[in-house]
Amino acid sequence: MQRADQNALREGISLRSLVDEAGRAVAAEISSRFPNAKRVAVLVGPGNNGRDALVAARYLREEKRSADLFGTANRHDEIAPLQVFHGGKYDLVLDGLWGAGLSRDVEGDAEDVLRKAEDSGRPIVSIDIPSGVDGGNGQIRGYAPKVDLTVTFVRRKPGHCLLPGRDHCGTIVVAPIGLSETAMKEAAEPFEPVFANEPSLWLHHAATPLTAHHKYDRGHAVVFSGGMSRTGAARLAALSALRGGAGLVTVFSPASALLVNAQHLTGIMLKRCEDGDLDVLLEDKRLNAFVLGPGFGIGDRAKAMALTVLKAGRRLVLDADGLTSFRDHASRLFEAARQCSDSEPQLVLTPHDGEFARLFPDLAGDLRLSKVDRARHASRRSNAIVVLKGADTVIAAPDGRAAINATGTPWLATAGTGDVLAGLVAAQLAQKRPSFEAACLAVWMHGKAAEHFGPGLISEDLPHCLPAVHREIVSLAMDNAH
Ligand SMILES: NC(=O)C1=CN([C@@H]2O[C@H](COP(=O)(O)OP(=O)(O)OC[C@H]3O[C@@H](n4cnc5c(N)ncnc54)[C@H](OP(=O)(O)O)[C@@H]3O)[C@@H](O)[C@H]2O)[C@@H](O)CC1
Ligand SMILES: Nc1ncnc2c1ncn2[C@@H]1O[C@H](COP(=O)(O)OP(=O)(O)O)[C@@H](O)[C@H]1O
Ligand SMILES: [K+]
Repeated sequence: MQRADQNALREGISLRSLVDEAGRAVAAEISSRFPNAKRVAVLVGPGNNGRDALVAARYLREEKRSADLFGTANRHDEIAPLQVFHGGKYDLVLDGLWGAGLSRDVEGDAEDVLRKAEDSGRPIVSIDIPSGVDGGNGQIRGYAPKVDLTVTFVRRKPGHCLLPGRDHCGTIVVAPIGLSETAMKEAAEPFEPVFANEPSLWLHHAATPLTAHHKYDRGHAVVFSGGMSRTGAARLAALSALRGGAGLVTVFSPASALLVNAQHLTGIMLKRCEDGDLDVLLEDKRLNAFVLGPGFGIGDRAKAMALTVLKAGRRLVLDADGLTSFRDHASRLFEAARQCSDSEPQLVLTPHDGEFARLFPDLAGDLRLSKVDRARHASRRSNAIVVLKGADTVIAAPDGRAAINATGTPWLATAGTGDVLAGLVAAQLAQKRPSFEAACLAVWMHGKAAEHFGPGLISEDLPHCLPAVHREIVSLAMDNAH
């Protein structure tokens, strides 16, 4: 915060005017979203979050609403002690206790008053972030209420995007308040910005096919199939790669599984790939993005094939069994990724927490690290894009960029949806999008596909929802162009 102030001052903006803008923006949101909230209780903290609250109270009063102040510190005669707050008397509670400066657990009178506010059933609006949520990592420090609306400034912080914090914020509104992205970026994360995974991150890399394009312009993705009784996962990934936009998709299958794969594939091609065949198959340079792992089986064969693909300079999504196969040989994988990556990482790892712990046990076990920290450290170490999955999937690049995803529904917690994601990432890599943006786009699309389907989703449904997601992207791109 201090750094934000200094940057703001350097840009010729005073702290006073920032606080004024912040408070005004909060009051404006309350006016437009809660027009009938005539009696407002304002919780005022000891720092700038509390200052924002005092300004908001002033603006609310100008609109003929009452604003009673309750606070932790005696900064103002009019502020009553927190203990006398009674939620039932008010139409709305404005939470301005702590924001970016939260430095220890919320307890005592502050915890009591936040609980009372929540129990009153009245809407709660938080300034910057619900008091008690750590803006840096989304963890709850002691106690934090679940609020209806959070008005934050300039852009979302990690605590708004990561769980459990995200679940406490309600609707999030970002108010500009006249502070530049640069000043804010330097203030919050001086070297390594964290983004919400929103279209502005990748829309300029999400071009749809041009009139003159043929299928090879859209890339040729390959998915490795497992043995005879384990072929479904590869076909899910392959269908998703084709629906995701790759021009061609081929399943590489062991001889024993050719028949079963052939019975289920139509638009997707099939090739035999036994251990000795891969080098020859890789002579076709148009095969440019591979998926290895879904249903593949754990062991030396997975390792050898993954390393061969990387050595041939192809882009590889390593998922599921592919990740687990490197449990005791992670450094070999990371070194291969280093050698084949030039400016762009060629390898994308898509672990869930369990798979992550197999490749990065020290990072998984370090409780001081946020999910963003874990993904970032892992990405640097592995020279790969890391997609650390979950309801708040984090995508990280070796250069320090990180994005937190918010699309999707809990219905994604069903078998096979990770296989679909792996295929979707490969589709974006096959279309030659930059690796970080490709992964961010795929994760966003995956979540959107789930949202389009709604309740009752199983993994097979996801690829069929992708055309609707493509339409959404086309429409976003058109809006952006105007
Ligand atoms: N970024 C920007 O550009 C802009 C930011 N703005 C606003 O500024 C806010 C950040 O302000 P801030 O830095 O003053 O911190 P804030 O959250 O008010 O709290 C610090 C105070 O709380 C205390 N304290 C901490 N934890 C505690 C606990 N658990 N229990 C009890 N006390 C605790 C802490 O005490 P200390 O640790 O120093 O002993 C200190 O006194 C930000 O969220 C946004 O609303 C806008 O105005 C405009 C532009
Ligand atoms: N509760 C949830 N909310 C949103 N997305 C989820 C949730 N649970 C899982 N997902 C997503 O579903 C996918 C599950 O992948 P994974 O665990 O690899 O499953 P599988 O191995 O069965 O394919 C990931 O993309 C993950 O981010
Ligand atoms: K707050």
